[in-house]
Amino acid sequence: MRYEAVIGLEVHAQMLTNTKIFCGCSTRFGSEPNTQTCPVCIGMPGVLPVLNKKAVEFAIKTGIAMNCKISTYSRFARKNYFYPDLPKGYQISQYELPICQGGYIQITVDGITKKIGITRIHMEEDAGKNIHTGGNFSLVDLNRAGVPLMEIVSEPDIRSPKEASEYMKKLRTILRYLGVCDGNMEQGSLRCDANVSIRPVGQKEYGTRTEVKNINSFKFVEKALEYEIKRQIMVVEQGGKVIQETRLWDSNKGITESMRGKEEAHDYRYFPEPDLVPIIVNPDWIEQIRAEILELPDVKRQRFVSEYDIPEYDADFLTFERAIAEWFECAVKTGGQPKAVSNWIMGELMRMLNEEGKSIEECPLKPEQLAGMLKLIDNGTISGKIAKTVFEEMFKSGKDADTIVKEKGLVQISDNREIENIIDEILARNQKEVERYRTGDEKLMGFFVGQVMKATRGKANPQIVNELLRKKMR
Ligand SMILES: Nc1ncnc2c1ncn2[C@@H]1O[C@H](COP(=O)(O)OP(=O)(O)OP(=O)(O)O)[C@@H](O)[C@H]1O
Ligand SMILES: [Mg+2]
Ligand SMILES: [Mg+2]
Repeated sequence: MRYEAVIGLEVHAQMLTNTKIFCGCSTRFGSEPNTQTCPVCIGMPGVLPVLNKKAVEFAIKTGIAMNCKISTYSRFARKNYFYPDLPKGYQISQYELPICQGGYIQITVDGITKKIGITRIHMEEDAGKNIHTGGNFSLVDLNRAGVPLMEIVSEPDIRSPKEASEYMKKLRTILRYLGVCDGNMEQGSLRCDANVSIRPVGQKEYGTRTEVKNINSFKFVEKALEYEIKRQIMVVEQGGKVIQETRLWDSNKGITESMRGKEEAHDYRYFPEPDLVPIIVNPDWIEQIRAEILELPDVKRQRFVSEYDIPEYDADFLTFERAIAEWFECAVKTGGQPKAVSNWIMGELMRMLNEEGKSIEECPLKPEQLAGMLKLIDNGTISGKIAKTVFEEMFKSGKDADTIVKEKGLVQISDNREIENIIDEILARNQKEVERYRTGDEKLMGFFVGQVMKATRGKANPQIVNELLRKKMR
């Protein structure tokens, strides 16, 4: 029997507001435990929540970018459960009336583009964080309690682990373009619960789903789902039934383990939050937010292909992060040839950034500096090979290509006489190799070119070297 997987993701995204969703405490990450708390977010009795308008704006912005219908009337609900990181005993969330509904985002896998439906986007408050000491007690840090979250719930439209990770990547890219979430999965500002079931190929009805929690990287989205799909198939093939349960992904063991079954599932007893009035959104405000949204990745990608005539692959890479796309466009606007700029970004720039552990935002090299260096290649001042040295030096010193080329004497040797002299010397020293070349061992051309380059410390114009060598060894 052949099976197919059915997958739906619930993604929690921490919003990049300065303050929490229902109080004025800071949302900054990494502070001393419990220093960013107040009676509201630690759930003292009698306190009242006040909604952060910025959080609503961010949720609406996200909804628009993901093609959702924005509710002009929505409301908060209480989701009741007990856990030490939730001092109130309930989480303020949205339930039957979320702020956004019915959207989609596009993903491309193996050249095929498809839409993944977004069921809903709702706002809620984050819980605190339990820190397990390994001893016989645990600690609770409530700095995170009350940080605004969006929960973005997808339709069960995803059909493979690869599609799931592409969906996550696209979602993160959009959130980062909008500036509503930093998308840092390691620090937990973007988290994913993966729901998955299997069914025989051709069957319409969905199978029973399990929900896998504790997934904190794109790689683990794929790994956890691959494991879980295999496990479910095995259960069914052995005559068993998949049971609805929550499972935990253990990245060390590479497996999922049962956390709680349906019987232990929470009954949240949702009811409308009595301490907050319904959220009534003025349609003018929605339009104002829509107008503020800058070009989104899909549109940018298409424009890069048509406007700059670069391959889809390049456009994909360049638009994955808005800051990279902007860096690219700036280098092109200051004179760089688009495909050349793209090659240098995807190659040397990424290599240097990785090496120094820097993000594009921290890149010491300015786009116009790359454009300046490309001019020197185009007008023959430096060779493409020397350019790599110049690039590295620009990156490290912050100096312009012109200056580096002058200071280090890296100007390309394009003078025929000078190169000829060097070639003559090399040919005289390697008589045997010259003979072998003349009797048909053409591979030796590379050896001679290498010798000339070595003698000129890479500065000889490779085209002229090739021409002259061929002429002299005929
Ligand atoms: N049979 C199925 N197989 C795979 N995924 C499914 C199936 N049925 C539903 N899903 C997906 O499961 C997810 C359900 O998320 P939702 O937030 O609606 O409910 P929940 O998990 O019950 O609630 P909670 O937010 O408390 O975890 C959705 O992404 C949906 O697409
Ligand atoms: Mg959910
Ligand atoms: Mg769930």
